[in-house]
Amino acid sequence: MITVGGFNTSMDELIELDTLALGEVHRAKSVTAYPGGKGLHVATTVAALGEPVALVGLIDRAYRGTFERWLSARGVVFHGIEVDGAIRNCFAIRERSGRITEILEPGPNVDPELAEEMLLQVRELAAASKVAVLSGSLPRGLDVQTYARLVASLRGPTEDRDGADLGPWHDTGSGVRCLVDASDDLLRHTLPARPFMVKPNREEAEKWLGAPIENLAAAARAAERMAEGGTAVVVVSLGDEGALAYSRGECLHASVPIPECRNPVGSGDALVGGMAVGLARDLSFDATLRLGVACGAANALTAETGLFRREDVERLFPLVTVRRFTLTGSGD
Ligand SMILES: O=P(O)(O)OC[C@@]1(O)O[C@H](CO)[C@@H](O)[C@@H]1O
Repeated sequence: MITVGGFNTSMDELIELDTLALGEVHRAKSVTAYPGGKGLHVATTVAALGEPVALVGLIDRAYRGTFERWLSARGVVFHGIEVDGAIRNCFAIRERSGRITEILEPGPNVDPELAEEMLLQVRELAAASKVAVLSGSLPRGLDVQTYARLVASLRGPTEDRDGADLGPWHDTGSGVRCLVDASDDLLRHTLPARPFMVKPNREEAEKWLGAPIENLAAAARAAERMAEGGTAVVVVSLGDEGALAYSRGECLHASVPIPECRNPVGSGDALVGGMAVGLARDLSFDATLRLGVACGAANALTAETGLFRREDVERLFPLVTVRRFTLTGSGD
């Protein structure tokens, strides 16, 4: 099983407009709402690929039924921790040109008992899982060390041997491998806990680095630096340029062309979900990245946020180009 901590669930709204102009009044052409949040997308990706998955996240009274039906129809076991008040909305505004602007609410206030209940639930489920994913921002009330503490408590002895040989890509040790998708301070505070994998996107990696990432060589160097603290795998997602993955001295770049990018929101989550499945199935580094990139690309093919067709993943998987990338910048 794969456990996903996707605490800051959201009701995502996709708003279609002709053109967005700052300071103007806009009338939407259409508005579509979907259960969302990074962790929720990771969980639906994992389920779509046929692996058992449990999602732990906030829910409110108004949306509990909607989320439970949506997730159970997609094969996700949802452990919704009920918060007083409302979960957040996240807005993606799509213009006729295809440009997307996102506005993300911070999420509700969670009191310490509820936060503890959520973390306990993740620990219990993760204890029976090979892989745990912690994904997205935290609702208010969960402090910035939350992921670091969870990672430290879930990590097994193999990866605890400081600086020792961490073994090959598929060496699981006895602990749960944690994949983290976080940004800004949350990413910064989680890295010292040495999660198995982190997946920043280009902008998040740039912020962490404090410098622009203008090409693949720069992405590779950023990934290598991010791994220096002991994270086994760093994947930098690069939008339509695919993803760059670094693991223990080895660097791969994977990409796949798609005919039309309809909605890229959630593609990073699909990439993480695909890679979590690759890890749970003990696939090679190459095949795991290939699966992640195929899922991310399949997500961009559909208009809905965070949804893809499994047949698209199956069609794209063999079309993904994976090439070894040296840190001096040349591929082979
Ligand atoms: O605030 P976070 O958790 O970083 O991101 C939230 C979010 O942008 O992530 C998903 C797309 O990746 C959307 O469902 C959601 O709106």
